[in-house]
Amino acid sequence: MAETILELRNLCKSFGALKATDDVSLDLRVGEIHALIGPNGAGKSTLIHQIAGTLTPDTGTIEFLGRPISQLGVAERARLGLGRSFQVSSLASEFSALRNVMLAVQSRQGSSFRFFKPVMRDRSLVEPAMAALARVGLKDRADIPAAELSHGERRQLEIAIALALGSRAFLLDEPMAGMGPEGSRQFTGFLDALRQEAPILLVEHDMDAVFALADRISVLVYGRIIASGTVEEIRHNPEVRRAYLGDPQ
Ligand SMILES: Nc1ncnc2c1ncn2[C@@H]1O[C@H](COP(=O)(O)OP(=O)(O)OP(=O)(O)O)[C@@H](O)[C@H]1O
Repeated sequence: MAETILELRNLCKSFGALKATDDVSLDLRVGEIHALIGPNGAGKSTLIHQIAGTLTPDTGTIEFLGRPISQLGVAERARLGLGRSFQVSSLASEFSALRNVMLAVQSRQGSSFRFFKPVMRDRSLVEPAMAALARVGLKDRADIPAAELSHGERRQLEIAIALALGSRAFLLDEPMAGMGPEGSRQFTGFLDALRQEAPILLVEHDMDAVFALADRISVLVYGRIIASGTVEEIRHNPEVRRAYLGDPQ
């Protein structure tokens, strides 16, 4: 079985009387896309926030790369390699795609004293930044300002930045939101390849994308995982069909 990179065990989180996360256990393995689906208000975002560190679970444990991370802050988790979701865009829109990634490489190298060297000719920044752009398929778009990239390309650029910062796994909360059908189709192809770079825990309402991409799916309803399995297992699970996929019976 593939190596587990992220593991949640018996996670619980309540808001007053509401159990938004109710004894959730799941894992993410190297090379896979694990999709988290469920109706509105099921607790998907609440779960992602607890993994990213913006919410603290009441009980339960989260391990990343074999290390307990529940007590760590957002920045520390990111430093360990937990890639952020798209809640806040970190792009400098007037800078080129390349320059955006170079800023990330520079911050990772921790070197800000470069007064004597024109930044855009600094090979120690340009080469790793170009490599990260190539990993997300944006090598040919390196000179385009971030503001002129398509919605999907900006997300690819954010992922290139995360890879340049050392991300080992991605938490993606509705990455297709706001994309048209063509954009979603292209981005689906992109995510399909991205799983080889780093595994993805994917929250997504676009069921075509989820069924096309997921190695495993977990279904959350009222904070609980009611089923977990392959696409075929989830498609044919009667409880899932009743609770989420709109089976009339
Ligand atoms: N900070 C909060 N305080 C109180 N209740 C909250 C808070 N955040 C979320 N909730 C509640 O927790 C439940 C789960 O919300 P959450 O946003 O995690 O669901 P979701 O599955 O991501 O929904 P959607 O698919 O609509 O994004 C909802 O009933 C929501 O109203």
